[in-house]
Amino acid sequence: MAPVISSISACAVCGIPATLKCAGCKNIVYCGKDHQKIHWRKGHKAMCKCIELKTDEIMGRMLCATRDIKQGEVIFTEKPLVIGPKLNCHPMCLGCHRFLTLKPKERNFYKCSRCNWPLCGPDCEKSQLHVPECNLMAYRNFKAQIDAQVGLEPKKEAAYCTIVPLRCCLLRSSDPGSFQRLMDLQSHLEKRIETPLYRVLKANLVTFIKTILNLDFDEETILKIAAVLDTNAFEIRHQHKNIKVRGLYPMAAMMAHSCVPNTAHTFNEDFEFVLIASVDIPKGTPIYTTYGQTLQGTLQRREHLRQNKFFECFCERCGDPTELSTFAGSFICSKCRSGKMIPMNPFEVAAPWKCSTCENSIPALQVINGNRAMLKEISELDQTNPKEFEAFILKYRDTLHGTNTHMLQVKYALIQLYGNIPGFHMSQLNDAALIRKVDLCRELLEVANELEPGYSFFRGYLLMDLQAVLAIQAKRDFDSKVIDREETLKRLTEAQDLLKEGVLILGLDPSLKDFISEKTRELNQIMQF
Ligand SMILES: C[S@@+](CC[C@H](N)C(=O)[O-])C[C@H]1O[C@@H](n2cnc3c(N)ncnc32)[C@H](O)[C@@H]1O
Repeated sequence: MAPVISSISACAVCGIPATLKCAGCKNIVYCGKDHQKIHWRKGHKAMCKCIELKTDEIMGRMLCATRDIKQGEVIFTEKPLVIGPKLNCHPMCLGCHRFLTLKPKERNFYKCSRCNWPLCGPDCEKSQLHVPECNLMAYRNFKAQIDAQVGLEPKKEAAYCTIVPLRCCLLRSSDPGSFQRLMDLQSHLEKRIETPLYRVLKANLVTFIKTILNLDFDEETILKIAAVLDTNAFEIRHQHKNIKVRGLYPMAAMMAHSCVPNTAHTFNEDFEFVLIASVDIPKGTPIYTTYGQTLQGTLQRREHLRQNKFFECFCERCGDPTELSTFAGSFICSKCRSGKMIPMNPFEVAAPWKCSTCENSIPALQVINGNRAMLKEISELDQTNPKEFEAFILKYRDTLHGTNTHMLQVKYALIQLYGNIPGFHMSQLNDAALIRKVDLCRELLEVANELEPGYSFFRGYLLMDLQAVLAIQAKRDFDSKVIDREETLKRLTEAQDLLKEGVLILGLDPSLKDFISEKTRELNQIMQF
């Protein structure tokens, strides 16, 4: 079906360019009130809002479908309450949020003439995102001290941790309603307050807001704001603009977590949150996003959720020792060499692990330590050298099966390296490397089909990678007379089908328009063999 997002700038009735948004779902636009009324009577009334807020005993507030939602439908779009730098980030412009780099011959970043924070240039001094905080900092004579290091890679600056909480504090007077919505969000402050991070925030963030800027906020409110952000904020990436920030979206923040989500989300050019149904969602079903990383095994995902979001996940994947038949958290039994080790109780960290085939069993600590060692080894691999990743796979092929989490992470890294880095661009890959990339994409797609099914961006990118390499392989085999015209056409048709599905998924993210056009153009060119 056609993704609804494509209709965002055209009247839903007559198709002419339009800007009047439906106030209910904010997904449809009209050229005027008349067409809005017609559309409402024609059925939009039943389609408009498809979610409602409910409260669950375990998950707390959550969103649920009020009607059947179709795969690919935009569930809602939402403006951010606040956006800005992540806790500890590389120097970025506080006006447009692009990361900053020195141009040739420059010795330092452009600095705001009033508060001295690094910016892109004079235009960003006037950005509405920066002006309120700049006014306050200038009034209090605060000058930021962030400098570029000539000839060195930029380093992360902890001072950025103050900006988003400050923007939240400023909402109290500029937009009290939004400030209240923010303060009503879940924070887990009572647990966060005991952590080392919050001891640091107590020292630097609270001092900055209360003492340096002299704002009338007590320590608990400032730390609660930080905790609300840590519990609810989303990471926003606009790779094409070199932007990575965090943003708070009160409605999106209501989504519960599942390790097998039924939605995917993206952010448009205005940093609006766009939520898409990645699969059909039946009426009454909770709307799930994922707070974790799909390729991690259950032990790691549950640990992440416990440490960062303070809950135990009881989703279908977490409860299944085989992780929906992917065996992502398992490894090969060292006794029988054919079975896979699975947890006897995946909800219990300390529960022993046993072989799926023989009687072998081992303590949980052995698994935890083994995972730790693997993660350390992977983090030490040269991120630009596929040979090191291939060597890892070879080294552990008798211990880790193909869909073990560490193998999956390494294979995913290889997919991104082959075809994309100097020395390994598509045209430089030999036939064996092309075959390798095809196999890796197919393997990862099989896993993605189970763990992030449907219209997930994970699947979308894999489909795009696979079609590109299949097309190049077919063209090369045709040129060297390994296959005839008919076989070439057959293979290119497969690539075309994969591209079509990839475009359908990635097309839901407007910022990927150029990427999609480029991939489509490349395949069309090869199709003219
Ligand atoms: C972003 S908030 C979601 C909204 C939250 N339920 C509320 O009432 O404000 C994240 C928090 O919701 C709860 N939560 C979300 N998904 C959950 C799940 N699958 N199981 C248990 N708690 C969950 C946890 O407390 C988590 O830290």
